[in-house]
Amino acid sequence: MTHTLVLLRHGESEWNAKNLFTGWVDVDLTEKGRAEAVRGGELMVEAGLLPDIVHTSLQRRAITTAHLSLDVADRHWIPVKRSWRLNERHYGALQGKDKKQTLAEFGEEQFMLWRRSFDTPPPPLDDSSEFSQAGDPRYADLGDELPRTECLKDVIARFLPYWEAEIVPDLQSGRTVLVAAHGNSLRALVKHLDQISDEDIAGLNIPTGMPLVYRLDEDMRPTVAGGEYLDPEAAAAAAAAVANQGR
Ligand SMILES: O=C(O)[C@H](O)COP(=O)(O)O
Repeated sequence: MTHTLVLLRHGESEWNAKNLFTGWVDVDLTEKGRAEAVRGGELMVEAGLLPDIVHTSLQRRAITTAHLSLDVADRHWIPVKRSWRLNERHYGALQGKDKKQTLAEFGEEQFMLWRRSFDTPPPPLDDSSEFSQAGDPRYADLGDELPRTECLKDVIARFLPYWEAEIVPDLQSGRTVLVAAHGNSLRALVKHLDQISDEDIAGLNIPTGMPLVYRLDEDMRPTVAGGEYLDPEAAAAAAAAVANQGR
């Protein structure tokens, strides 16, 4: 028996459109992003993929994407679980900064280290910043665990406990699971699923609004490495655009 997992990065956000580092800043979708979410739902219906449960981050761009895609699939009524552990990577002091300006100011090597390295986080964000989540009631339970910056290694460390405790049991119960999350939190999960090296993960980018389907075996290993995008041509073009953000 295989288990069906659908990964869906949120549709284009307002700060994706402005080319700003977003992280934990809770921005909304653009009209294009809303349309991407609807299209994602249509693709799931066309593929006969009807999620039985959905997991989202605590950020509205993922929550809204989940709702819009499920509404199209007439699955808006399924159970939902939400966790900060699915949030986008915290981008530290880069939150709110323009990607192009950051590249120009710090150069290619530093830009890529902060954006795509495995274990080099950006500088921490001060709690006094307008882009800080300190004091945000949805993270009250985190206390001192509230991140002020994260690298991908940090995201993996906080995502995998949720994957094992919440998502895997849903898959093992035979449910089709939708995970509506973010570019880097999904990169963290894909790295784990496909056993991608710390070096090779730098080259993986996940496009907005495009369902990525994994059929997993009893050991939760992909039967097809890298999963399968429901619209592979569009996904490849969009992933290349993500890679070139800032240029
Ligand atoms: O948080 C952000 O800025 C984006 O959603 C992801 O950005 P990245 O693709 O530059 O990591």
